[in-house]
Amino acid sequence: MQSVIHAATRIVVKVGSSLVTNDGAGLDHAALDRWAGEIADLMRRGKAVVLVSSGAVAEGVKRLGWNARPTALHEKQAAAAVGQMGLCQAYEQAFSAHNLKTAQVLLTHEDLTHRTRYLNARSTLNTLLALNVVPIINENDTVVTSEIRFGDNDTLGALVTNLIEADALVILTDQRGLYTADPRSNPAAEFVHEGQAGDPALEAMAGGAGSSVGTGGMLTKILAAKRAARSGAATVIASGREANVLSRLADGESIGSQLVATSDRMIARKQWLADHLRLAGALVLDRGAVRAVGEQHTSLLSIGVSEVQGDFLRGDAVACVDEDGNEVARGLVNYSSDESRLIMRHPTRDIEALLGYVGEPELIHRDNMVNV
Ligand SMILES: Nc1ncnc2c1ncn2[C@@H]1O[C@H](COP(=O)(O)OP(=O)(O)O)[C@@H](O)[C@H]1O
Ligand SMILES: N[C@@H](CCC(=O)OP(=O)(O)O)C(=O)O
Repeated sequence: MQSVIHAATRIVVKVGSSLVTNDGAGLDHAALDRWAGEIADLMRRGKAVVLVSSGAVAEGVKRLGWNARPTALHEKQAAAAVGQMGLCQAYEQAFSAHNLKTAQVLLTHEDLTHRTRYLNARSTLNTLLALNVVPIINENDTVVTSEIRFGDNDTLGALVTNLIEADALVILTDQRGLYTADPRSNPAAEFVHEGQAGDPALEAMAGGAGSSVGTGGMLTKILAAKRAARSGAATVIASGREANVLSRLADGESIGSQLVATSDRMIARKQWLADHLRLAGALVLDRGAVRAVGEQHTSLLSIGVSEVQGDFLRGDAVACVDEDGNEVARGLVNYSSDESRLIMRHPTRDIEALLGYVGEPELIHRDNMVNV
């Protein structure tokens, strides 16, 4: 079995508290340096990578000289605020050794459920990736209440995977991957190499909460795989202590537990697009384009667009409507509304002369489009 990471071009890597802080002993700089080197390697191979890192609370606890992770929310928030400083500095330093810039992105649940904030988070992350900057994401612990906490970063990793439509989520933890039972308490537990995300049998294996340093345990990782699969992404759960784990996964080596999406990736991705993306504008299609997109399921080219409605950015979701306003399809547009207005009614070969550059040849690629 070849690792899905080999073919993946957009990857979310999540590292848990126990790894980042060496089981609560303080930031594990050597580990951070290793992951930075491996992520730089993935980027050299043309893969875009977002890092979701836990460890703020654990590092804050260490810096404040407390001897245990607090239970009161306000104390966790204070610890996270202290620890996040160290986390950021450490990543900035680790990536600068590879001439890479990092960006701190702190998200809350509301940021990913509120439409405008969701689109803002999405375009900020897409812009950072286009700039070759490594986004380092954590929960914005300072402002969340207990009811709206992600609480564990496995869930946050999955939501970010959906948000940027990554192909894969890699969850690095302190175990080799998923076992049939918690290997800490059950030495007979067997390793699970492959499974289907969303399979209820996996949830039964995952048992209860995790370590005293991390929060989620294996269950949140299994549920994260299920959530990531909704936008068609596969999840790999592997040990962050395994040498060259990310580079070897990118080579195709089968390491850790690979949980694949059950439905066809393209169908899952299209379904997710249809459910989750609110529309930022519309493209009016001429009759030929309505036929091509609606019946032959082709990509939408600029020549078939007769009008552009609304203001949108590259990557936003827009409706494709016929001249009577009936929606034929929706999808993620490759050009902004201003650019689309300039290139509409023109063939693809004119794009470069009209805009001064050419991004993608199609206005909406068929993989990013769903018929309605
Ligand atoms: N079936 C299982 N397979 C592997 N680990 C499991 C399983 N069930 C529970 N666990 C526990 O989950 C822990 C990892 O979760 P956690 O401590 O929250 O890590 P992280 O900080 O990486 O998110 C493991 O150390 C292990 O004890
Ligand atoms: N936002 C928190 C992460 C919560 C947490 O512990 O997550 P995890 O270790 O992934 O189970 C922090 O940075 O400490």
